[in-house]
Amino acid sequence: MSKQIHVAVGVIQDPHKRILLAKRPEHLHQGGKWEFPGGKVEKQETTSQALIRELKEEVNLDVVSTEPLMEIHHDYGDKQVFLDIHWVTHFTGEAEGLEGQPVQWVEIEKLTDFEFPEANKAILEKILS
Ligand SMILES: Nc1nc2c([nH]c(=O)n2[C@H]2C[C@H](O)[C@@H](COP(=O)(O)OP(=O)(O)OP(=O)(O)O)O2)c(=O)[nH]1
Ligand SMILES: [Mg+2]
Repeated sequence: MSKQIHVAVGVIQDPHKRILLAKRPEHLHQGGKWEFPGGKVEKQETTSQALIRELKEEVNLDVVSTEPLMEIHHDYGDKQVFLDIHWVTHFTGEAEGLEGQPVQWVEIEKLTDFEFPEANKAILEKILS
């Protein structure tokens, strides 16, 4: 039995209420789909530390404050993930895809135009509700 991957995920909202999406590189698990930036929580790290580190590494944003949004357990068959999802309500900096990935600020009503990993359905429902 393989163990769950603990992932810190940020739903980052700008002052215009738009949400930041990043495109996962094709060669990765769930590649080519759009995601909320984030990544694996490393040993000895809290979720909040991981979120701060990942958002700096991936999209060059400095997190100022966050609020818990939801937790999702999902089994992709090849991988089991535990998504620990937080609203990022305050941040500084300009978003850029530091790993060469496309990033886009998207209005909430337009989120349904994007293809997300299966586990994200529940996140979308929550944001749209
Ligand atoms: N960041 C993020 N990951 C998601 C989302 N939805 C979803 O199913 N995942 C899954 C895909 C991956 O299996 C896992 C994230 O792992 P990852 O490979 O991106 O982790 P990472 O950024 O730390 O990258 P690395 O260690 O491989 O360099 O979570 C989402 O909205 N955002
Ligand atoms: Mg990542």
